[in-house]
Amino acid sequence: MTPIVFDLDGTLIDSAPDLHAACCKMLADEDAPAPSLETVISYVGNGVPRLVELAMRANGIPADQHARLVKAYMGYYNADPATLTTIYPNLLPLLEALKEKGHRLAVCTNKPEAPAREILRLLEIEHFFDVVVGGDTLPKKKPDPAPLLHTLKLLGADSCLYVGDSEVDAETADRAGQTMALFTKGYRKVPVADLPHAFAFDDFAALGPYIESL
Ligand SMILES: O=C(O)COP(=O)(O)O
Ligand SMILES: [Mg+2]
Repeated sequence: MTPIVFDLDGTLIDSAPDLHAACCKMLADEDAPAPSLETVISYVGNGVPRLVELAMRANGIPADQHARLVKAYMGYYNADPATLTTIYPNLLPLLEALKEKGHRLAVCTNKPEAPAREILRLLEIEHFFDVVVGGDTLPKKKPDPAPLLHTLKLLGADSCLYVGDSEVDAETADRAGQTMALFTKGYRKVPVADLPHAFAFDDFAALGPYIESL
């Protein structure tokens, strides 16, 4: 049974409203204006340090403040990581069906591991996943292939289907030599056709039949 590894933000969960809220609180403390939700979505994908860096740059905040603002952002996000966050439609029945069929499931995200695990717990889906690898689990983040290869190692598997929403995920799967399924309703910044993928879908109801066909 092929293990199925999922990205988190923009794939399993629509987390942007909580990421946006934490970013607005961090910027308000610096007397900077609140960015739009779309702007914050454009900062998502390469982990927290990059999100904070992009928000600082957009507001002319000096780069030497980065470590302090990463701490401030994480303080706000970790204090309230899932209030505005939702699971994508038709995902729950898919996770249940995959488990039932004997697939092992995992999460490989650039979100730090602690809030990733906490969000899975708060949304009551943590029991589906045998392994959770976050953006700070290893020294390297996606699109380096190391986190996905580490996830496979922890699963005791050689290969998987990686399900993600972004250019970061498609590059990660490609560099790790794994099959990519691209969820097109997440936080992708480039056209679907520009990304290496074996399958693209806009509704989790369509992913089950594809997995069956593997
Ligand atoms: O933390 C991010 O920037 C993105 O997280 P993801 O890897 O779950 O999409
Ligand atoms: Mg994502």
